[in-house]
Parts: sequence; structure tokens; C-alpha cells
Amino acid sequence: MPKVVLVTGATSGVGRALCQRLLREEEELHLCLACRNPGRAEALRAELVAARPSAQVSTVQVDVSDLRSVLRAAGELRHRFRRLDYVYLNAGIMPSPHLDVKALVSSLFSRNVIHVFSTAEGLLTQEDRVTADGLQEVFATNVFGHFLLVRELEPLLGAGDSPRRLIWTSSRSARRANFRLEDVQHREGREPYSSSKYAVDLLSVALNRHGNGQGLFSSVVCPGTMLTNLTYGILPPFVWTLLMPFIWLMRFFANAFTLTPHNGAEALVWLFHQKPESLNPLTKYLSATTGLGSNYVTTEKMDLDENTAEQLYRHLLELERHVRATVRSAD
Ligand SMILES: NC(=O)C1=CN([C@@H]2O[C@H](COP(=O)(O)OP(=O)(O)OC[C@H]3O[C@@H](n4cnc5c(N)ncnc54)[C@H](OP(=O)(O)O)[C@@H]3O)[C@@H](O)[C@H]2O)C=CC1
Ligand SMILES: CC(C)CCC[C@@H](C)[C@H]1CC[C@H]2C3=C(CC[C@]12C)[C@@]1(C)CCC(=O)[C@@H](C)[C@@H]1CC3
Repeated sequence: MPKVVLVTGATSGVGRALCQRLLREEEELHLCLACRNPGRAEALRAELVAARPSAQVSTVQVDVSDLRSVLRAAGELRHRFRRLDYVYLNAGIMPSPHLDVKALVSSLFSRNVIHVFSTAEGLLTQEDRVTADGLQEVFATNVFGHFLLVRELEPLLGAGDSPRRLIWTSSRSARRANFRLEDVQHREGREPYSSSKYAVDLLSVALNRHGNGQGLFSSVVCPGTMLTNLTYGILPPFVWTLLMPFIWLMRFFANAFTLTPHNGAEALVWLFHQKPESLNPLTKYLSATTGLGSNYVTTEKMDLDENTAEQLYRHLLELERHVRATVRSAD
């Protein structure tokens, strides 16, 4: 039986590289591309099948920031598949980022420079928006839409003969100080991206607590800093090109500059092969690249506690009840 793998945000960046690498490296696989843009999804499907004609690739349309779209897509997936072996919860946004150039320059002269360049701590703020469902867009996309998808897919992720896996694309920039249980959507702050990724880390811990007994295992990864549509929103491609000599030099000191989505996918592919029972739920798995361009996976203990993870989980369940009621009454 081929393993069934669902990937959100497969149309570009690390999601796309993950699909290419899995199909190149794995024999028996059914890959389902969960994408918001059907045209791009179909173009990617055609490209993947052209590269490997025996590949089984399908698509499902989903906008993870839109709750009705998530409910509809999950219904379609439940209809199509009897189980899902791997779900990569990868789609993510960082809208309207603002780079603090003064902080960037002063970080160059601080002892923290490697940490700052690996996490962007103190360098970036974002302008968030509110979705049609009334949620903060970064939270809705990076956290809640995916949470709802997992909840809706529970019948496909239940106990079976082999473990089921959730693999979240988090970030090294997830930071405890940017997350508050009193404001999980980060309505009040200027760092919704970091807050959303911290929420992802907490959520993964809680999902392990509730799911491991039923054979469901969750992990978080950071692909490292890559040049993708997300980072081209911070600096345009030509500026990145101008910075390239400096970045190549930086790579000898900071392993987080994976740069290409292929390199960034290293930890995502590595996790595919690991026995989930051997993984630590409190560890983040990081793609890393050496100065000479070799890829490897390294780890980081997450700065969180299980009590906060549980409280966030309960908060998300409550929000889920609320939005389901709203969707039902509007339909
Ligand atoms: N780039 C980096 O340096 C880093 C990225 N990450 C994380 O990696 C993940 C992938 O980002 P990356 O590859 O860099 O960025 P890209 O912008 O290249 O890819 C993002 C993907 O997510 C999809 N997406 C965005 N919003 C939605 C939505 N509402 N519904 C469905 N799909 C959506 C995009 O679809 P579409 O093609 O339609 O736009 C695209 O396929 C994100 O979670 C990001 O936070 C983590 C650390 C560093
Ligand atoms: C390295 C160059 C000479 C200067 C680039 C300055 C900044 C644009 C980058 C420095 C640290 C980078 C960074 C990210 C984006 C680009 C920088 C701010 C991320 C926030 C991208 C998304 C993530 O999830 C994080 C892991 C990245 C952390 C570092």
C-alpha cells in the first residue's frame, strides 16, 4: 500500500521542494497537494508527473485561512482516502514585513549577531489583517486553519497498523516573549509571525499528549532562512542578489542560512524516515547548511512548557466550537 502524504502550501518554496524530493527519493507514495490556487496546483502536479511518470499525485483545493474552505477540503479528503500517513502542515505567511535596518546594522556589532541573524529577533515586524471569518490572518493561516484541518481529518488519522504523522513547518523565530495566552491571535502586537510559530510549537506538544496513545505523532521543523516568496516580501530578489557575497560568508558562521528550498526541506524529508517513537516531542528539528553547502539536520530544545501547551489547545478547541457554530448559523 503506498503511503499517503498530504502537503499544504505545496505550490512554492519549501513545500514544493519537499514534494520534489519525496517523489525522487520514495518509491511507493501517493502525494496529495493541498493548495489554494487550483491552476498552480495543477501545473505542479503536471511537472511532478512529468519528472516521474509512475508517480501518484493528486490535488485538493484549500485556502487554510478560510474556515469554510478547510471544512470543504477535509470533507473531500475524507471521501477520497481511508487514511493519511503523513500530513505536512506547511502553508504559511508573513504579510507586510518591515525590516528595522537600524537594528540590523547594530546587531552586526553585537555579540549576539549569529542568534539575531538566525532568528531575526528584534529585526522584523508585520502588519496583520483580519479575515472574513474575523480572525487575525497570520494566526488563521499559520495556526488555526491547520488545527481545524487536523481536527476534521481525525477519522483518517486514527489508530491503524502504522503511526500517523503530523509535521509542522515552524520557525527559529518562534519566540515565547511574542506569545500571550490572553492574546493568542496576536491582535495587539507587531510580531504575529513569531507568535504564530510559537503557537505551532505549543500545539504540536499538546497534539502529542492527546494523540500518541492513538498512534498520532506530531513534530515541528524549521527549514532555515531560504529565498522564497516569503522572504522576497522582506527584501526584493535583486537586493538579495546584491547581498549574496555577504550571505555566503555568513554561512560559515550561521548554519540557519539554508538559502534554497531544496536545502530547507532537509529536516522535513529526514523526519519522513524517522520512527516517530524515537523523536522527542519537545525538540524542534532544524534544517542546516554548512559554509561549503552540505545539508544536515540539527535540533533545538523548545522554550515552552506543557501546561501552556495544554491551555492553548483548550483555547483552540473553544474557538473551534465558536467558529463551527458561526458557520452553521450563517449557512
Ligand atoms: N522562507 C523562510 O526563510 C522560512 C519559511 N518558513 C516557513 O516555511 C513555510 C513555507 O514558506 P516558504 O516556502 O518560505 O514560502 P512561500 O511563500 O514560497 O510558500 C508558502 C506556501 O503557502 C501557501 N499558502 C499561503 N497562504 C495560504 C493559504 N491561505 N491557504 C493555502 N495555502 C497558502 C502558498 O500558496 P500560493 O502559492 O498560493 O501563494 C505557498 O504554497 C511557511 O510556514 C513559513 O513560515 C520557516 C522558516 C523560514
Ligand atoms: C543576511 C543579509 C546580509 C541581510 C539580510 C537581513 C534580513 C533580511 C534577514 C536577517 C535574518 C533573516 C531571517 C528571516 C528573514 C530575513 C532576515 C530578517 C526569517 C524571519 C525568515 C522567516 C523565518 O521563519 C525565520 C526563521 C527567519 C529568521 C532570519
